[in-house]
Amino acid sequence: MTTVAIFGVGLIGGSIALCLKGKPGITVIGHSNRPSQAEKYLQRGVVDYATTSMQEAAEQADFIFICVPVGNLEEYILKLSTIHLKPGCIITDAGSTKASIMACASKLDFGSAVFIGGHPMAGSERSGVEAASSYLYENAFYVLTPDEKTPAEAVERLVQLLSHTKANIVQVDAKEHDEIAGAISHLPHMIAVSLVNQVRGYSEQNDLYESLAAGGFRDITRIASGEPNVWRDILINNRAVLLPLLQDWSKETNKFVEMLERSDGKAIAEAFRQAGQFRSRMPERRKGMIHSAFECYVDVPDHPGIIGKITSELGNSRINLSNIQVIESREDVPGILRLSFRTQDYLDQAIALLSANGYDVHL
Ligand SMILES: NC(=O)c1ccc[n+]([C@@H]2O[C@H](COP(=O)([O-])OP(=O)(O)OC[C@H]3O[C@@H](n4cnc5c(N)ncnc54)[C@H](O)[C@@H]3O)[C@@H](O)[C@H]2O)c1
Ligand SMILES: O=C(O)C(=O)C[C@]1(C(=O)O)C=C[C@@H](O)C=C1
Repeated sequence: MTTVAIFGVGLIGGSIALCLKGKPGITVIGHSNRPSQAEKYLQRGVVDYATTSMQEAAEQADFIFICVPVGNLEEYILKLSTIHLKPGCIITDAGSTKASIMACASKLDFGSAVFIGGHPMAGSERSGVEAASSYLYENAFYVLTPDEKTPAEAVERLVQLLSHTKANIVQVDAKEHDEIAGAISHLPHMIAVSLVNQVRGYSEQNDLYESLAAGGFRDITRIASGEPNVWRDILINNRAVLLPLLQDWSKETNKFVEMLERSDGKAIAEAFRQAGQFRSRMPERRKGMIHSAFECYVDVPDHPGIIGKITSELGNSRINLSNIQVIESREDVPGILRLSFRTQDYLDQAIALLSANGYDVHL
């Protein structure tokens, strides 16, 4: 029997719990300091057992996942180093930064237990156990940051357990991870928040800003709704990486200032061309990169009941939708539906079915 203890069963910890719970030979214990939270984990069926005692959860565990905000990770591994853990227990975390937790762990003595840093490169702007999903990590990258002292056998055991997430496990140096995550995750979150706050300022004078904001604004700002304390901790922790990145960002936006001052249409078009080319090289439909789900777009004629018709057609063929969104819906203008699915297989089946039924489907 393998016992997995999860500290902090929120979006990330809850999704790990859902990937593991019910798998043969695996028992999942959820821990929260707050009794009401522990009770909620059980009620939602995310864990097999829940406890408010860190010691009780840790002592029985073969694997420990610490999934609390980055600012609390160190206090957790410090406490774990004082608990008598099972021989060979593997401790890992899910924090969005890796260098500081690896440095902290390397100074601690866990007996025969081993710490291996981890970071699933998938998430959402939502938070809490309510947002957890067993599909979150499917096809995403999942970074592990063992160092030269980490036994290969321990890494292998963690990789095996994580195979239940259906993520692609990769090993990356912790410092390199933080530099890359800074550019592809932390900087975009700061940009999204600044942009929303800039427009929020204008909208105080004129309600139309909110009303007219459409797909472009929505697509670039979704992540501005991330959990404030989680993001506070990530940005502060990775500030040494982020400060130079913000300077580079300022240089990038200044290029636009200069191109606009010169009315340099050729340079603007070239900037879009280069960006589009790089972006199209990124693997499509892989979680954690361009698409956050398996999605397609369907042009829908402006007929009453058309959405119900499409969902019924999918339902009748047992193709499960995970989300549906009307992107354009104006009188006399055909609309666009964004359909999301949990797996590539459902997406492929939906495209085949809807195309055969005469709909225009795009990826
Ligand atoms: N949100 C994402 O997209 C994402 C993606 C990958 C990794 N991560 C990392 O995963 C970790 C968890 O993030 P999340 O998105 O699941 O957040 P969340 O808010 O959904 O869950 C956080 C969990 O930690 C607990 N918690 C909150 N504050 C705490 C505190 N002060 N002490 C102890 N427990 C506390 C909460 O009760 C909850 O169970 C963070 O380290 C984050 O950097 C987040
Ligand atoms: O998809 C999202 O909403 C995310 O914010 C996920 C995301 C990111 O891509 O920036 C956020 C934080 C992580 O540590 C890893 C992934």
